[in-house]
This record gives sequence, structure tokens and C-alpha cells, in this order.
Amino acid sequence: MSLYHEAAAILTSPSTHGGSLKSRIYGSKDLKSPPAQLYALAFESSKWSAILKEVVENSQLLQQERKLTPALSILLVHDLLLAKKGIALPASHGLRVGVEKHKARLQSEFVRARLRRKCPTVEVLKATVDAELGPAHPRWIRVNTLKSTVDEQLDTTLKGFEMVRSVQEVMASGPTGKKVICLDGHVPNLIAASPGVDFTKTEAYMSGAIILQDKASCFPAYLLDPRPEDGDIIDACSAPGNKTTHLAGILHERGFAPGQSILAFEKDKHRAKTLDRMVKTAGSDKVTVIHPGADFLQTDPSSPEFQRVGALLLDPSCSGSGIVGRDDTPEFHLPSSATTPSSSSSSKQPNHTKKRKRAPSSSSPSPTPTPNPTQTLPPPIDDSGNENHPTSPQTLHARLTALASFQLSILLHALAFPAAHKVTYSTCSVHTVENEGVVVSALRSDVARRGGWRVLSREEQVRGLREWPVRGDVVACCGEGGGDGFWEEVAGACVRAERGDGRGVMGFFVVCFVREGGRGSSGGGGGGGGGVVDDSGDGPFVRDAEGRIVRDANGIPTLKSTGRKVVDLEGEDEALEVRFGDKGGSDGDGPFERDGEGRIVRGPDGMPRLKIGATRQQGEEDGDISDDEWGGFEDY
Ligand SMILES: C[S@@+](CC[C@H](N)C(=O)[O-])C[C@H]1O[C@@H](n2cnc3c(N)ncnc32)[C@H](O)[C@@H]1O
Repeated sequence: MSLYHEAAAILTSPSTHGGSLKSRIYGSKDLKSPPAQLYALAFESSKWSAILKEVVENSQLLQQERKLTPALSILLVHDLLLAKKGIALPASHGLRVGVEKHKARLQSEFVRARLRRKCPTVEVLKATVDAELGPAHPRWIRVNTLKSTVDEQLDTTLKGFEMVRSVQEVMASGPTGKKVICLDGHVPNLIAASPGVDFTKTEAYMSGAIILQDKASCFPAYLLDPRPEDGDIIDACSAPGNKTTHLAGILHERGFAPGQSILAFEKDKHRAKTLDRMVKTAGSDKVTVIHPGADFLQTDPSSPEFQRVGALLLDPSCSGSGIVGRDDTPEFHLPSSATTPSSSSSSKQPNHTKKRKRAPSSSSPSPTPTPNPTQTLPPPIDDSGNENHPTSPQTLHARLTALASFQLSILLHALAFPAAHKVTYSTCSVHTVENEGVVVSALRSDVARRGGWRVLSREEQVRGLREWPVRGDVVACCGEGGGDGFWEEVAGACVRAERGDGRGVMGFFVVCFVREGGRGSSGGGGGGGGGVVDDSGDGPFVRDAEGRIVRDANGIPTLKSTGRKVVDLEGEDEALEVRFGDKGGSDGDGPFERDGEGRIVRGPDGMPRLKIGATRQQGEEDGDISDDEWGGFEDY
């Protein structure tokens, strides 16, 4: 098979099982063409395909060359018009002859397409095409604390990388070829590295010392904040195991209580094997009990084996509409073989790549999650790797309704565990119906009301997420009851990540439900006492005469029920230290505070402290940006 046939087969394959374009090409043993050449052709042709589609359609190439498929036409015309050496086939090859005889017409259509975009030269057009790809996504590296430390990785895997101050600088480093890193300002033990740097061949990656996991995907375990006193922790939907191993890493730093385990459920037996591999490689197998092929919904919360379960992490299957293709493969636009030429790229064939757009938020005020059919179609593949090609807004509506209903049942099932006092719910979906819609429905459910569940307010969250500026959709968080400001606080408690907003993250959503102690210990009624919808009319916090929540200098409110602040910041000075060697920022030793021996000073939550007067690194104020497999596992 020729290079072009292999590229066409990969780009139009009905399944993207096997991960990103890069991993499918480099991971395949059956391909005859050199992987680097194949990847470059597939990637570059996809990048140019919106323009080439117009060129092919308007030149009527497919009507005149019946042996050409739409995919082959894009690949061959790409090389004819844009590759330095032209089409990489012998001069007498039928495909090459068939395309080259239309060269003059194709070139003139290419000029027209360029002029329609108001680009005076091909260079300007190239720059426009590159700019449309958007800023490259950073490589997120979570240092697995079960096996390594940030310091150790800086001294080994990341040796020679320049330390910069912000993730924006990391993202900007992509086209320069510079290798830079930045320590994340929100999630402990997380590092952003230059886009495109491949860590999958490193010893650290192979041995499980580092895990390639998007920053947003690290939010749930960090927000759940597992502790030795929490008893057993359930990860209800575990494979491939990014969050399971993250939970283990956090608990390892704090010290597991004797007998404390992570119970990892995974319904899909095949994915459970991946989970098993990941847990073993990450070194968390001794503290993790995997339930392969087990449906979490079939568990009996009152069974004796779950009596010690104090916390649950729920990351159920979702539309996956927030996932960023790891190599950010652009959409592959295919020309229509219909006879009418087009002057624009409006007629699109279904594409099989992962490029997705953030859908507009829908309003979902009703307690029953209601999807908005006008939202952008979700991706062709969901986050469990299943194919999903909704063909109409109605299909999408039905699919999101079904997903939201499944997600709500998982959440309500988790809230029924008798000793549970915290539960995170997350998705890598951008659709409000799968996110805030589920939260509103859960809060209004009998299970939550009877159990005394509420959301963990922003003020109560771990520091990195308290400071994370992107929060829930207020319009979608507006159930009935709850009193003045209640639903706004619910929206504030929801943590969102928006892909393409300059923060280098995938689209994501997470919220944490809490109650004091186990079932029945707090009753309904709102606030820190554990209530759900506060029917007293003004919510759980102490307010002033004008109804405003009273906050201290740190912005922390006081609970009516206890008269105490919801977060006690006392003791934050107890520093945990991490050394950065000499990989400082522009002032020689970077933006963080250091002790006498040059080690970075960190807070008790593991976050480095900024020097007084230094630019805040990522932990910026609201709205102000200053800030598949691991070993082949998907990066959710
Ligand atoms: C979004 S993925 C989980 C990703 C994982 N948390 C991670 O970070 O690596 C959802 C997983 O839940 C599994 N799943 C779906 N329904 C389930 C159920 N009822 N019980 C257990 N697992 C389920 C799917 O097979 C899929 O592997």
C-alpha cells in the first residue's frame, strides 16, 4: 500500500480506537511507510484540508478522476501544491499522473482560495492556517509521588529544560522548539512542559514515576482531598486509572491509615486490564483493590464491605466533548464528490479526528437535566473510547439526556453510602446538562436531602481550586428554593476548565458534595451542617443586616450552624519543601520563595509560595489570566 493509501486509511478509519493520530501511527506494526513521513503527511494534510477541500471541489477533480477517493484527493493535492518535493510517487504512477494532469486548474483554484481569505501570499496563508490551529496544548506531567518527587524529575527527566513563570510561556514555546517547563500553580506535583515534547520514551514514564495527565483531569482527586481519616475511598469509574493513582499518590504523601484502601470499580473488563497495568506500574497496587468488570451501580452501599467508605470519586462516562486530542490533530475535511462545485468549505463530511469546539452553555434551570439541542455536536468518540456519531441535534439531545440520567444515577448511588462524607463528581464534557444540570438534580433529590448533602463551597476547597478562576455556569445552576444567592454559591462551588481559553487545559467539570459525618448526622437545612437546599431563605452563612455574606480578610465566611469559619487558615505556615536546584526563573532562582539552602518553600498543601511582589503564577484572580493511554493510556 502506498504512503497515500495508508494515510487515507488512517484518517478515514471509522474508529479512532488506539488513541491519538501519533500513537496510532507510531504504535502500528502493520504500516509499510516510515511513521514520521506518514504522520507529517496526515497532520499537514488535515491542517490544510479545509482549503484543499475547496480546491478539489471547485476543480471538479473527483468528477474527472473516478479512481480518486475524497481522502486521497486531499493528500495528493496537498503534496502537489504544498510539499517541497511534490507527490512522493514515481512519475509514472497512476495516482500521480491522474492528479498532475490537473495541476494548472488546481493551482488556480488554490490561488482563488487564498484570495478569498484575503492573503496576498502563500506565506501569509500558511501563517493564517497555523494561527487557526490555536495555541498548542502543553504537555502536563503529574509526578507520581509514590515513585518520585518533583525535585528528582527536575534533576533527571527534565534536566536541561528552562523553567519559566507561566503556562502561557510554556504554550508559546511550541513553535520555537525550546524545551521549557513551569511548575503548576494550582495542583501540587504538576508540571507543564512544552507542547509536542514526547515523554513516552523516558524511563520516568515507563516506570510510572511520571504520569501524563491533563491538569484539569487532576482536579477531582485533589478536590476530594483524601485523608487517612477518610477510611476507604471508592473510585467508581476507574479505567484507565489516572485518578485512581492520583488518589493513591496524595494518600501516600499523607500516609495511609492502617488497612485503608482505594476500591477501584471498572465495568468494562478490557479497560479493567489497562487499569490493572496502570495501578501496578504506578506502584499503587498494594493499596488498591480493583473490581474488574464490576458495575458500581450494582453495589450495595449498605454491604459490610463498604461500611468504612468515607469518600468517593465519580468520573463516569460522558460525551467527552472537552477532550483535547493529544496531538491536537486538526479536522480532516473531505471534499464532496457531488458535481456542483462550491466556493466555500461549507459542506462537511463527518470527520474522525478529535478536534472539538467548546459548545455554548445551555440553560438548564429544570431539576431534570435538559440538553440544549443547539449545542455543538459532541465528538465522534466518547471518553470511554466508544464511537459516537450523532447525526442531528435530536440525536445529540437524546444522547445527552441518556448520559445525564446515567450520571445522575451514579451520583445518587454514591450519596447513599452510609459512612460517606465527601463525593466528587466530574466529567470531561462541556455540556451543562452533564454537569451543572446533574448537580442541580442531585441537590434537589430526596437522597441528597435526606442524607444532608450539600456542595463544598469555593471557600472550603483546597487552595489551588479555591483560587482557580473558572467556575460553574450560573444560569444552569438555578433550581427552585434555596434562598437568596444559594444557587449562585452552587455555581461558584462548581469548577470548570475551558479548553482553548489560554490556560492550557482540556474542557472539564468537577464539584464536590459533602456532609458532616455519615448519613443522618446533620439533617437537612443547609450550610456547613450539611443541608442541601437551604429553605431558611438566606443560605448557610452568617449575613449582615443587608443580607451580604460576612467574610473575614481572607474572604472566608462563617457558618451559621457552628459560628466558625468554614476554612481555618491557621497552620498554613507549616512548610513542605521542594528543591529546584538551579533551574530558576529569569531572576536566577525563579518566582518562588526559597529557604537558606535555596529550596523552594511550599505550603502544607504542597503549593510553592510566590516571592512577595512576584507575578502570581496561574493562581490569578478571577477572570484575569496571569496567570491513552499512559504507557498508552488515555489522558482524561
Ligand atoms: C471517564 S472514564 C474514567 C476515567 C478515569 N477516571 C481516569 O481518570 O483514568 C469512565 C469509565 O467508567 C467506566 N464505567 C462506566 N459505567 C460504569 C459503572 N456503572 N460502573 C463501573 N465503571 C463504569 C467506563 O467503562 C470507563 O472506563
